[in-house]
Amino acid sequence: MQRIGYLGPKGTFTKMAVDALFEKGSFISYDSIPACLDAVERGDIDTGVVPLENAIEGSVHLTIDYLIHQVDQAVIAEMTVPIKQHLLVHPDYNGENLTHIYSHSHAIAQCHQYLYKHYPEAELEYTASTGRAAEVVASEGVHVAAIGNHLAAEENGLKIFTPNIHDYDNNHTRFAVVQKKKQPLEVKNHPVTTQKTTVMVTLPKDFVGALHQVLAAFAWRKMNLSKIESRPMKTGLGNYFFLIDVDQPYDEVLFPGVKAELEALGCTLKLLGTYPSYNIDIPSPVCQ
Ligand SMILES: O=C(O)C(=O)Cc1ccccc1
Repeated sequence: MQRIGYLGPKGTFTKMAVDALFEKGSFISYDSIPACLDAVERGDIDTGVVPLENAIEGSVHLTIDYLIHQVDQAVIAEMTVPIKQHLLVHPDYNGENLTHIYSHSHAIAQCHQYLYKHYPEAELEYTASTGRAAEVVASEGVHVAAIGNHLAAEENGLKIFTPNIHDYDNNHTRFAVVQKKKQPLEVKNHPVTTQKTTVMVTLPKDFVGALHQVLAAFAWRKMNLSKIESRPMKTGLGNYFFLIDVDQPYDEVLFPGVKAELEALGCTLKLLGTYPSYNIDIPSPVCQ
């Protein structure tokens, strides 16, 4: 049975995504994104699942930076799922003043306007996951709340006090499925939405039109890009690398062609994965 690790504890969005994607496996919860990726690196687990990007808040930098700088793993699948954030309270809560609201930084950011309007006095407390925030509320009592999903409420015996508090409706998150040693995935029967390839490009130095030339290598081959993001190399101010998602599977002609062209300019190109992308609808039991 494959060992599949995920950002836990129970009731996280990552766990919801794992339940929706995998047919079977032995599922192991980790308290943080680095802990999950380190477990993949050590071989304690075969597969890791971590959040990658949110439609409202953007990339999960901790995941991207850890994959680039700390571990050597390939993205072997990704899934996009809808995200509904709810305000979760202790079962004994009866309208008491809320002094602290706990959640993952992305969940808090997805509800900023709501929190500003309704709970301007509450201290916002960041936790490693929404599931962890729900655990804190279960143990701390009626003066605190968490932002999380219906599963976190169920798993921790909390009440949904206000459903759907995210500021924008079309809220989705992409999750990355990563492995160190490639093994087949046993996924449910979801249609593959698209095949993608992610590459990391570093530039030799800042020269006129450098990024234009990088993009041109993909453009004239008619390779569609669905995302480009720059992140610090962590070697000095102004040193950045680019992460580029290409909307097609790796092949032995176009990608080596791009690599050779970019290397001639002094760039380096590293393949981070070529993988199926699943769009999974998880119906919410909580009314809009
Ligand atoms: O904290 C969680 O539940 C996660 O899985 C990370 C996350 C946080 C907010 C939106 C989507 C995923």
